[in-house]
Formats: sequence, C-alpha cells, structure tokens
Amino acid sequence: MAVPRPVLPRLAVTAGEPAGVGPELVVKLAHQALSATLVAIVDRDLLARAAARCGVALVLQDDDGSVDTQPRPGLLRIRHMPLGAPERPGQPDPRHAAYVIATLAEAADGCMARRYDALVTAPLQKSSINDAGIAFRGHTEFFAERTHADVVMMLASPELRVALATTHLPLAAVPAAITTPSLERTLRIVHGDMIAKFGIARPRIAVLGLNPHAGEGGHLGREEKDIIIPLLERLRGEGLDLRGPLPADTAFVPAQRAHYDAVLAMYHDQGLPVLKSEAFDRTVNLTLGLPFIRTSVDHGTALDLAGSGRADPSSLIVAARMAIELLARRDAALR
Ligand SMILES: NC(=O)c1ccc[n+]([C@@H]2O[C@H](COP(=O)([O-])OP(=O)(O)OC[C@H]3O[C@@H](n4cnc5c(N)ncnc54)[C@H](O)[C@@H]3O)[C@@H](O)[C@H]2O)c1
Ligand SMILES: N[C@H](C(=O)O)[C@H](O)COP(=O)(O)O
Repeated sequence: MAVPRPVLPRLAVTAGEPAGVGPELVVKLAHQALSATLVAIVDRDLLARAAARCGVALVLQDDDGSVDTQPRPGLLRIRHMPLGAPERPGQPDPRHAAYVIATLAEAADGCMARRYDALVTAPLQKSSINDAGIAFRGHTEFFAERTHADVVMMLASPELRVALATTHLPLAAVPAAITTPSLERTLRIVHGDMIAKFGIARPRIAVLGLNPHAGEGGHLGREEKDIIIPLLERLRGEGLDLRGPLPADTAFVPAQRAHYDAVLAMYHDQGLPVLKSEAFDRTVNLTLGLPFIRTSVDHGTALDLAGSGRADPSSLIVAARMAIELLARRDAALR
C-alpha cells in the first residue's frame, strides 16, 4: 500500500518594498526545492515583472488554500494584493506604502488564523512608509503591535546569535529605553525561545554592557551598575545562565564565543555589524516572542541593485529554511 506523502507547511512570503530587490529575491526563492508550500503575498503583475527582469520563468498560481506534498520549484502560489501605480526599481514611491502595509497585515492575520504556518519577509523601505505619513519602525514592531506580543529581534548565523535589547530607535533614545522591566522582559523571551525554538535546554546568554568597557566600574556610565548588574544577579538566582555585562568590544572574540549560545546587545549597531560583516549571506533575522514563526533577510532593499537581477537571494533562502526547521521543531515538541 502506498504511504501518503506528508503535507508541506504553508509558508507565507511577503515581497516588501516594490522598488527594492524583494520581488526579485522572491522569484529566486521560488526556484528552490524547499519542503514548503510557498504562498507569496504580493501583486501578481509586480512579481511577473520581477521574474522577467531576472530572466527567469515562473508559473504563478492563485492560492486556493491547499498544500503541496512535494517541492515544486518554479511554481509559486500567489495571494494577490493590488499595488496600484507600477513600481520603478530603485525609486521607492510613498504611494505604495498602503500596499506594503496591507501585505504585512494579511501575512500576520493569516498566520494568526492558521491560513499560513509561518512567515518569511523580504526587505521593505521604512523611510518610504514614513514619507507616506504612516508611523512605522519595522516589521518587528508592526507584528508586535498587530499581535499584542512582547517581542525581541534576533539575528542568527550558523555561528552566532545576537538579540537586541532595543531595535529601531535613535541612538540618543537608547539609554532611557534600557530599563529593568524592559530588559527583564527581553531576557525572559530570549531564554524561553532559545529553549523552545532552538532546542537548547540550558541556554547561556551573554549580556553586553551599554557603555565602553561595560561602564568601567561606574566611571564611564551608570547603566551597568544601576540596571544591568542587579537584574542579572536576580535572574541568575532563578537559574538563568547569564554572563556579563561584557564589554562589547571583546565579547565577540573567538575565546568568548565558546562560552555562550546567544548575545544580548543593548542596541542595533552594537551587535548587528558583527554578524553582517562576517556572514551577510548566511544570517537570518527572526522575531522571538511572536505567536507565530517569522523569519526574514538580514539586509535591506539594496536600491542600488534593484531591477538588475543581481541581488543575492542567499539570506532569503536561509530565512525560509530556518522557518521550515523551526516549524518542524515546534511540531515535534507538540507530538
Ligand atoms: N528586513 C528589512 O525589511 C530590512 C532590513 C535592513 C534594512 N532595511 C531597510 O532597507 C533600506 C536600505 O537600507 P541600507 O541601504 O542601510 O541597507 P541595504 O542592506 O539595503 O544595503 C547595504 C549594501 O548591501 C548591499 N546588499 C544588500 N542586500 C543585498 C543582496 N541581497 N545582494 C547583494 N547586495 C546586497 C547593497 O547593494 C548595499 O550596497 C532602509 O530603508 C532600511 O531600513 C530593511
Ligand atoms: N534591523 C534589521 C536589520 O538591520 O537587518 C532590519 O531593519 C529589519 O527589521 P525588521 O525585520 O523589524 O523590519
């Protein structure tokens, strides 16, 4: 008797900024043999134009909610969202902002309603959405608000995981945003998701200081002494394995890396340049704490490459693979 093939999870993919490289990357993703039923939430004609620019043939099929039982590279299901004015590669148009937001809303609501099993996002142009008069800081903050969840941004390569205590904030606003409650929430989410998402039973988390030399004993800033150290001591008392606060300048050297499973950086550009400079094509951005799995690329809209067909799809591909792995781990834990 023939054994039925397992169904492949429905992976929603948003194409991001229409004038960026996102649509081209989605076209390239659709040619991978992934163990997933890919559903692109996008304007159908936009994607057809992106495929033509890449010189790639792609069969676009309206999504009917069903699932595949084997990978179908070269075929992409589409949940069509109308773009309105056509895109001009490399030149974001704020008139597309409402469309971009609508694709994110459909993706989040669809994951919540189980129309999709997980979400992978291509890059969007935050400035263009803001230029349209829509307050918007990033996917991470949008999905947090949409689902009323406390979330943490983490970027992960095969060698290094970096979570952020603060995300898209002006640098001048960072110190005030590092409070005991916010840091505690963040550390609990990182600890919990390192167990649940990555299967690490006793995660070791290294916490960076905010100031040079982690504050130099209070002589170069007080945040370590007043907030970070007392919190780490309290949470260690509960059994969390927390190192630090470590001086950020040396926390990423090989000898230190052997001692942790993830790093918590205090702000965006304290942690991300390390990952992006050593593994730009292998790093995934994921949102911890969300009620669904969401992964993303580690790069932006690359407007200088948009329309050329030359953008590297590696980060989107590893993001999709990670979403599939995280789903498999979650489902195995539920069995
Ligand atoms: N996930 C996201 O939505 C996301 C992530 C990061 C930045 N952004 C946004 O993207 C916009 C542009 O940001 P930026 O210019 O700082 O960074 P960027 O990542 O778009 O570009 C930086 C450099 O990296 C190159 N690059 C980026 N992606 C590439 C790829 N796939 N293949 C080859 N080269 C690539 C670009 O050509 C450019 O030289 C901003 O609005 C930013 O907020 C979005
Ligand atoms: N901070 C991310 C990065 O530098 O890669 C990027 O801006 C994307 O963030 P969202 O996934 O929240 O849009």
